[in-house]
Amino acid sequence: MPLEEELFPSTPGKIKNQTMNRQLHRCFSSTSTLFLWALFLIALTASYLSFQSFVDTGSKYFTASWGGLQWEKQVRNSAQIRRSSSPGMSVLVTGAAGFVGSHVSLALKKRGDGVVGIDNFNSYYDPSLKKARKSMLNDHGIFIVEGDINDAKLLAKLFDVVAFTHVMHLAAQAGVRYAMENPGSYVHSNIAGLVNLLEICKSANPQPSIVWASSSSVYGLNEKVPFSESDRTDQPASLYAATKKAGEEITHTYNHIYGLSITGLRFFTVYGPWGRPDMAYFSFTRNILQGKPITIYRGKNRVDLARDFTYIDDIVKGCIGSLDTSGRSTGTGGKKRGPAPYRIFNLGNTSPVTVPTLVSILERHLRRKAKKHVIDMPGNGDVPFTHANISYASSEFGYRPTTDLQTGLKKFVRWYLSYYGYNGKSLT
Ligand SMILES: O=C(O)[C@H]1O[C@H](OP(=O)(O)OP(=O)(O)OC[C@H]2O[C@@H](n3ccc(=O)[nH]c3=O)[C@H](O)[C@@H]2O)[C@H](O)[C@@H](O)[C@@H]1O
Repeated sequence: MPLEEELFPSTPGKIKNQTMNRQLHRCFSSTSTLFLWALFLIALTASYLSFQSFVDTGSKYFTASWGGLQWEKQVRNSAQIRRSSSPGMSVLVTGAAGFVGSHVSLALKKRGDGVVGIDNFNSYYDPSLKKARKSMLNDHGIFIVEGDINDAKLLAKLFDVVAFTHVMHLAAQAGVRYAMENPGSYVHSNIAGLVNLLEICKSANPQPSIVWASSSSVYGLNEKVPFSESDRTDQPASLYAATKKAGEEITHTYNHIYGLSITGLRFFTVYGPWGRPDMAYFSFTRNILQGKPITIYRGKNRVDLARDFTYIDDIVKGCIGSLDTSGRSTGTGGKKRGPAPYRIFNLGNTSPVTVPTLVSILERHLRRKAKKHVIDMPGNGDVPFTHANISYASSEFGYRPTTDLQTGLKKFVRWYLSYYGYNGKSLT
């Protein structure tokens, strides 16, 4: 028999037992085989070690405890619709202990919709702020499950317990510049977590309608102003933006194949009470109060950077308007039965403000001068400006932002001082 035929038989199982015995004997007797065995042992040890590290990583994400009759009862109670005027919805809010998630959850609950939250309480920023948001939501009858959107068993269990009509997907790794420090966290939450959630939603019966947070950062290096939904979004400036853009493409495929109703919201630099400590307006406030310097980035040719800062209450109205008009998913048993809505909206303020102006507004509200350190914008994923065209959201659900930066920051500062006090020492 030719060697090639012996080693790579065209039909599996073609080698007779006798031939194999002869080969094995030859194998064990040669010195080169000893070397191969050594290699095999090393590979075995390496795979064991990497399996251990996988288990460690996995348990880091999925340590939360859930399940049991009492837990199911809490989930069901929280999801209960208490609205008499209209059918109402029961919404699974991911990232419910986050900035936007906590505000949207509260607004839904207040008008009688059922809300169940899920959040992994990671330490990207001070988890005690997330816990405080959670206890505020608990006081309003909203139950937040501690868990990760990558945990398929947990998500499947939640859909077993409640037939959610909608998912408000706000769990994500946020922050533009942090993507250079920890790229894996963006892949974990914004790509893998999103796909995991969509897999569960597509198989749920009935399928929920999904509204989720994309980002103004998808416009990247786009120079046409104001930014419209139809403008190009294929030039992201950061990995964060790239994962949000990928999310838009991924959700499109789930809409196309499985009939999931999908609405993506491009948020423009959202700010306000209970906000994110990693964002500029928040960290500037902390530093100004503590007498520490703040770094202000400046664009090319000494042009000030500008953002279409959008107040949280306006964003909440946009989220709820999107949920109310989302239309139904059409699939059952994981199969599409007809076309379902696929929409993308800008949710901005339509009125960009420069970063130095943001600082001077804060100085006025805080009655303190900032120690400004102005530097050229490092190549860290930032874009020079953002500016939303909101006519699509206006025509679809009457989105109209009503809070200017001056007013919104006043409300933020009032909250900040009541939460942290003047020196803000509890904030790390
Ligand atoms: O609109 C969005 O899509 C994004 O808005 C924000 O991102 P960003 O606009 O960069 O918000 P900040 O981090 O608060 O920065 C605001 C401005 O302040 C500038 N900045 C930031 C930090 C700093 O120390 N100094 C400084 O001048 C930035 O360059 C930027 O121009 C959020 O952090 C993102 O999660 C969100 O997706």
